[in-house]
Amino acid sequence: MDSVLFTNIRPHDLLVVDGRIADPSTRPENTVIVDGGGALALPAPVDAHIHPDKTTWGHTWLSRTPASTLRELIEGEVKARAGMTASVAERAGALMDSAVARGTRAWRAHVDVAPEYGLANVHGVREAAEARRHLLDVQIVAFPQLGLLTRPGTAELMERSLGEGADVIGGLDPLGIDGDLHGHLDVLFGLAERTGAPLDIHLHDGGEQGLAQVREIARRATGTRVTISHAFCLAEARELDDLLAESNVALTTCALGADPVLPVGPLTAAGVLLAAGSDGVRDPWTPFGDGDMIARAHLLAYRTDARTDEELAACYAVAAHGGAALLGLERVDLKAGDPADFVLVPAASLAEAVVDRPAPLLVVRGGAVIAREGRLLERSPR
Ligand SMILES: Nc1ccnc(=O)[nH]1
Repeated sequence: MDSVLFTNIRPHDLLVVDGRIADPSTRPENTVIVDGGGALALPAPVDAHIHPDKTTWGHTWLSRTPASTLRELIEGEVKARAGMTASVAERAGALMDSAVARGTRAWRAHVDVAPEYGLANVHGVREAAEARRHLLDVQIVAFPQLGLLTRPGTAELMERSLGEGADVIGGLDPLGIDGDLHGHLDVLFGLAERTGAPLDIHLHDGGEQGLAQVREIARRATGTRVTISHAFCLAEARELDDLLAESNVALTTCALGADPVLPVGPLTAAGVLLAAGSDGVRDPWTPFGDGDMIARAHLLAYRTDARTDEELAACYAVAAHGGAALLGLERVDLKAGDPADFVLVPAASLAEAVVDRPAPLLVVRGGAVIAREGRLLERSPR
């Protein structure tokens, strides 16, 4: 039996037996003791929306050109990618290492699929993830960034990607990009029904046009688990909250710059499943981001004007519990039986951690210490 006691930590010591938190009164012989230096244990967070095939993380700085519309961003990216010299696996892998050292336990990665790229981006991200299976769980969404109906061949590639490293079928603004709500959703839900894969649809479209699409997605999402990512149209409009809570639809938000952010309090109170993510990190779309989900919980709190300890904690819960639920991972509450996936941070309380966004002193995955003071440890033979 593999047994480790993390002691001198708050809110209480954690005994880990064979990768799970165990009842501390049953400590096996030969338990290894790790001193946590008085730090606070938190469930490891989940990045439920990141674009690792686009990142330049760990490689040459990219200077961005002005872009004011989604189309300009998409077109600028196609050009910028052509100049990237490091491979997808190298760039995505560098970002994975950094995110893991900052405590992230799992990713849902949106990865571009298009006739121009074939499945190279999916293969690259999967290769990086395979090399880090002991560090991070990675789900890949086959994402039609350049359009679905408007880029013939994309749907076929997305279906093929499911056998080659992808797990989820993506979508993108059925009206705003493809100009055909029912045509776009027919393809996505058709793929989901045939393959059993869940859906995750980017929806930037705002206002009534956005809300009409949310209604139609919720109406169709009976047998299929669907995530709507960004859902800017729901930032201010609360009239669909009950519908969403009763549906098979979850939401992700990224709390980016000037983009609308989904309100944590009202959505959580209504019972809507909400998770958070980094979105693009240091890529042709944005110079910002770092894959740190403790810092993302801070941005979510800042953008939603959190003040009370409860409001600050709720933002961390979106990153940790919302993300775990969205990815279908076990929830970590630091109680006996839970997976031993946690971080130890130098903070007096969860609220203080969300405000201070400290680098974890230790990152623990399945009971093994995998990072210390913001740095990955060399892989230890087990
Ligand atoms: N926020 C976004 C990042 C990347 N691609 C998108 O379509 N949207």
